[in-house]
Amino acid sequence: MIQETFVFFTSQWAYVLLVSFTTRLLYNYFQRGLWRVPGPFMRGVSSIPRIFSVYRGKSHDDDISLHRKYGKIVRLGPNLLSIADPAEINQIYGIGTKFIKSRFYELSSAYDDEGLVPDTFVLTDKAMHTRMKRNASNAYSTNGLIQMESWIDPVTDRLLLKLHKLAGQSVDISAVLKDFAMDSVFAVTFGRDFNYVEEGDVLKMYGILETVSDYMAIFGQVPWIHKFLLARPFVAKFMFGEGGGDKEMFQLAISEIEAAKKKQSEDGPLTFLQRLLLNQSKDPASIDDREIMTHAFGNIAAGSDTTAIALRAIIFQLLKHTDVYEKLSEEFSTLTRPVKFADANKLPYFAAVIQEALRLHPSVGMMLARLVPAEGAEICGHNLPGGTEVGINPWVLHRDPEVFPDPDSFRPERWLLSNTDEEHLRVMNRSFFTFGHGAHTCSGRWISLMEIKKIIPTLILEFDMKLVKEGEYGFKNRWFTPQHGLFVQFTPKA
Ligand code: HEM
Repeated sequence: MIQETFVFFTSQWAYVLLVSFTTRLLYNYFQRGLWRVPGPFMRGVSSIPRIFSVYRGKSHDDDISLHRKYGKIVRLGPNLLSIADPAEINQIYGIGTKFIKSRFYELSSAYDDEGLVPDTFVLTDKAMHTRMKRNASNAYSTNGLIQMESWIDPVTDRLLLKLHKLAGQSVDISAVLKDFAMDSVFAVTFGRDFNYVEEGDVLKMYGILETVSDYMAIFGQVPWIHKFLLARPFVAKFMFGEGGGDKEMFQLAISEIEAAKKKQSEDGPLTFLQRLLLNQSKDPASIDDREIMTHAFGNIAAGSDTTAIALRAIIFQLLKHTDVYEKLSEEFSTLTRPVKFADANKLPYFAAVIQEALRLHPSVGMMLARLVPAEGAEICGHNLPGGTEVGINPWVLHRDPEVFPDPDSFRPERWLLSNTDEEHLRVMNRSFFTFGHGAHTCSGRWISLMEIKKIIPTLILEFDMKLVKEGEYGFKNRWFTPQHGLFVQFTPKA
């Protein structure tokens, strides 16, 4: 009997394969009742259409179109649902939520000699995440910012010098801004930078960060595959060389920690690292060197590209909308050089311009994915079982016409109380997802905003800027959304 069955299956292998394959696809589609969630049929059947959409670098456009067609909840993959409803923000991301980060984030995990490095960006252990975030919170606080501000000024001076040398030419400032953001985040974190502004990518980090971002975006759609790829040390070694990508950066952070320990003092201006070392010396059990290294490394990995994208988005919109540029220049006339964050932070129109540019072009272009807790949850009227991957993509939520009427237009005024009533402004602010939401909200948001609020007025006070070759501006979405082709002509002011 067994032999007959074996002979039958081996002689009919093509049919067996077809039946198994079809059964698997049907299982994907109908699994755990998710077939009830609206979306294109093929998205429910297989992850391939989603992978293809991400690979093309236009998944945000596809997601926006799908939401316009299917509504506030859309099935993007067999177990992947995109949500675009401000009413669901609290349930998924709010403080105290039971939703945890999905396996998508595991693909950005880093490893050192002790194994997996505990990174707040990836952690699903809520108690550990809270503890790690609390122990670094004063370094990211307003008080910490005031201490760190002066570290950015020499970087700014070098940037200005460079732009003066390029005056009159048509310059693609995409790379220049990335170098500025890299030097700035190094400077506030370690109290020294590597002169990216003049020398370029001397530490050879751009390639690694870009590969990790591509890898996370594409393979994160099928995260089980990670354990066969970069999670294997020999694959990481093959891709990034002996150190596997992370090791050089960790080594750098460790040697900076050692150096900072030797000249520890409470006198300012304190760098991010010095602040954490002070925390450690006051309460040694609260934070160890490995965690300090992780925070420092996280700043460099999470804070350079993101800030550069934000700067490009703001400059592009300003140069495209000359009326806004002029209005903002007028507001800046109260500022003096070197521009102080505290002064720039008081300007309401500037805040509105930044918010509107970052609404239209968030630095993260894919959903901030979470897992529905074991007991399940009701989202947008659907009962979803535990383990379903759900998330809100800032690009999608920011294009919701109910929250942001005429969503594709750049209208900074919409963020001002003189134009929008208080209740609606509250909904808009809650739906502003560029920096995420809840416990995992961006730790470095204010570091980034400090850089932005210092450099944009500085450039406008120093130069007349003109957008050239507008058609060259574009970007590819691979988790981050880095633009290219931002050509600007700088003319020094008399
Ligand atoms: C415009 C600039 C920036 C943008 C748009 C941005 C965006 C984000 C977003 C959306 C998240 C949340 C991810 C999620 O929930 O899945 C995040 C997390 C994070 N960001 Fe940023 N970021 C920026 C700058 C920075 C800077 C300058 C730093 C550090 C100096 C930084 C450090 C972090 C860290 C450590 C996390 C993880 C927080 C956690 O999970 O608890 N970011 N960022």
